[in-house]
Amino acid sequence: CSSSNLGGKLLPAVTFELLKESTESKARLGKLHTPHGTVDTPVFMPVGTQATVKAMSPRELEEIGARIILSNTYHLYLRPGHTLIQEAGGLHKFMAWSGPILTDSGGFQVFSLGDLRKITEEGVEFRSHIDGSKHLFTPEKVMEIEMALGPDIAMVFDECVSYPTTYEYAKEAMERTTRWAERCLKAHHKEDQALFAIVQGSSFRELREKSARDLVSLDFPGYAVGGLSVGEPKPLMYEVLDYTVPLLPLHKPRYLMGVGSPDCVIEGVLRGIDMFDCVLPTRIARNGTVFTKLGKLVIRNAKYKNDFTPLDHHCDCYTCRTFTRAYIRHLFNVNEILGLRLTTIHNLHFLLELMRNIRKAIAADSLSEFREEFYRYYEPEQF
Ligand SMILES: CNc1nc2cc(C(=O)NN)ccc2[nH]1
Ligand SMILES: [Zn+2]
Repeated sequence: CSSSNLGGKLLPAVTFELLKESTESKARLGKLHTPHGTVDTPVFMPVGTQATVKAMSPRELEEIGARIILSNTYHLYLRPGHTLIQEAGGLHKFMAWSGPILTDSGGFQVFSLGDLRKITEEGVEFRSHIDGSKHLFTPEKVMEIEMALGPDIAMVFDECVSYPTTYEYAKEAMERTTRWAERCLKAHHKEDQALFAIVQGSSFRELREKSARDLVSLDFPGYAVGGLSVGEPKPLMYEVLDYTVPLLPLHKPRYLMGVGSPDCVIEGVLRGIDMFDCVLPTRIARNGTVFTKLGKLVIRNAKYKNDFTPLDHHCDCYTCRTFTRAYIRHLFNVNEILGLRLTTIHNLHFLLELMRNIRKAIAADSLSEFREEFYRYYEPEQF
């Protein structure tokens, strides 16, 4: 069941248990308790935009150790509609995922629509990227949608500004986002669902600090850092985290939205982040690009034509235990569906295994050694 009812006082739906703080960084080990199970943190959340993690069945996701997955409010509102999913008994039943689910609020999507949207104090008027039909997302409307979808964690409706932006616009957008967060809090009334806030403010320190302080004073059960990984150089993203994360409550989960490349995950954990999501591992897998211990590998490359070794010689996932580079390259060459399924399994396993190893390193107070070892082999990209 959800939040248990002790003598009328409802316990929160989602609680965070801080288990251990690293002695050498802001990294920490925790447990995120939700109505659909407990998640060890730091955690990577596979993205299932349209109520499916593309190319993966729920059983396969469980087999590789995925615990909590993401879905998108914007996409599910447009198709098949939040009322249909509510009729199905909610997102867990509809997609047959019994573990925890987090839905983002569409803040990122509707702002990525560019000229197809108009922002006012009330909310965002946008045209569907599918059929051009007009829609209005307000904080109240988005809360109605997320309560109907029924994830364990719902994100507030915010504005994710693009990079770079002016100080004036970032200030205007951040202050509106805080007003929208208050409206979300007022409109949200689903006891077995936690509402997380999202810190914005682009790359301006005083705006980020104001956003964090105002949202912390509203006492949300969890806090995301949004508006990053939107084209800014990685060092700038790390700098924003350096001064933003310390303002967030120690005993609540911190979620860095849209980040999931191996190096960014390690740097985020070192700066006190507990939760990550990113479409990158699954998206590049469908394009035939896989993560390996030595960096990225593009399987379509002719040099793998006669290579009868596994994708990643250090990986023990189903794909690497069972198939060769030559075979997977062949599948991509002839556009066989199994190809992108196998690379997706590998990339998700790679990220989930990285998180397992990060958690082990935090427990052993050896995360900085782990980081050194990782970078000795792995060649990170600039963006
Ligand atoms: C891939 N980069 C990336 N940045 C994101 C930012 C947000 C955000 O601020 N939502 N409110 C969400 C998803 C993101 N994905
Ligand atoms: Zn593998």
